Amino acid sequence: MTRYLEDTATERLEADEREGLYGPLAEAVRALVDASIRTEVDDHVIRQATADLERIAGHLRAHQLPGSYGVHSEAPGRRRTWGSPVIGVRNPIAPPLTLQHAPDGLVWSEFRVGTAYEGPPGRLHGGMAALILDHVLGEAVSASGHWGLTGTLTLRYRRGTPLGRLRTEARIDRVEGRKAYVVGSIADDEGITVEAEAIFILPKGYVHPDATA
Ligand SMILES: CCCCCCCCCC(=O)SCCNC(=O)CCNC(=O)[C@H](O)C(C)(C)COP(=O)(O)OP(=O)(O)OC[C@H]1O[C@@H](n2cnc3c(N)ncnc32)[C@H](O)[C@@H]1OP(=O)(O)O
Repeated sequence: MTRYLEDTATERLEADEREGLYGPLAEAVRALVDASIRTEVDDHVIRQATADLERIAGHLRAHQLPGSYGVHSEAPGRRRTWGSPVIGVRNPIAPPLTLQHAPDGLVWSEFRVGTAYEGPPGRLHGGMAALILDHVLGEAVSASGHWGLTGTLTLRYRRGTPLGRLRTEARIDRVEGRKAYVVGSIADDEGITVEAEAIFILPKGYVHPDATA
């Protein structure tokens, strides 16, 4: 269950410092994932690396959160989602994306995807494209001052998306009651590879997270 946690001022200050601590850790694990996929070293080196990694995981597990990272509310409209699989500073699974917000409501990001996200050879896994677009479209809803869960996400894979440098963007189309309609895409240097449209729905009786921040 997602947790929405209010930070104290001290925690907010610490958050900026700790981003500089956890970001490099996640980046090191990302590099490890790529190394793990592509290594061709001798068996004994792999066995030694496995033992080393189990030891390192043990160090990190010595003191842990009781559950998932959750969502920390810093201020209305500003949340720290460091566990996110798309933008999470602390999540090595995240590519990660750094989202940009244009004044007209467009949410966009230029990012890289590597071997960990391969579907067809040399190309982005379709499920990963869906993950990225689900999140970026959701951010566009949030940026418009609305909120909701993904009700329906529809993708059109126009052509294969290469691994490497990509761009994604999303914008809200319209809001009808509790339903926000949003569109977006992923593109490579040649243009759009995946188009997306989605309906985000504010669940019945649900209070916007910023209302409790
Ligand atoms: C922090 C900032 C940004 C973060 C971005 C992160 C993005 C991550 C997005 C996600 O991963 S969300 C997780 C995946 N989604 C879910 O788990 C949602 C699960 N489904 C539900 O919770 C409910 O089914 C849902 C909230 C979508 C709808 O439940 P309700 O009981 O509120 O809907 P209701 O039955 O009252 O219907 C309200 C309207 O929506 C319509 N509707 C309901 N479900 C729908 C659906 N699934 N798709 C499209 N329309 C739907 C329904 O027809 C109706 O239309 P009308 O008002 O026109 O009559």
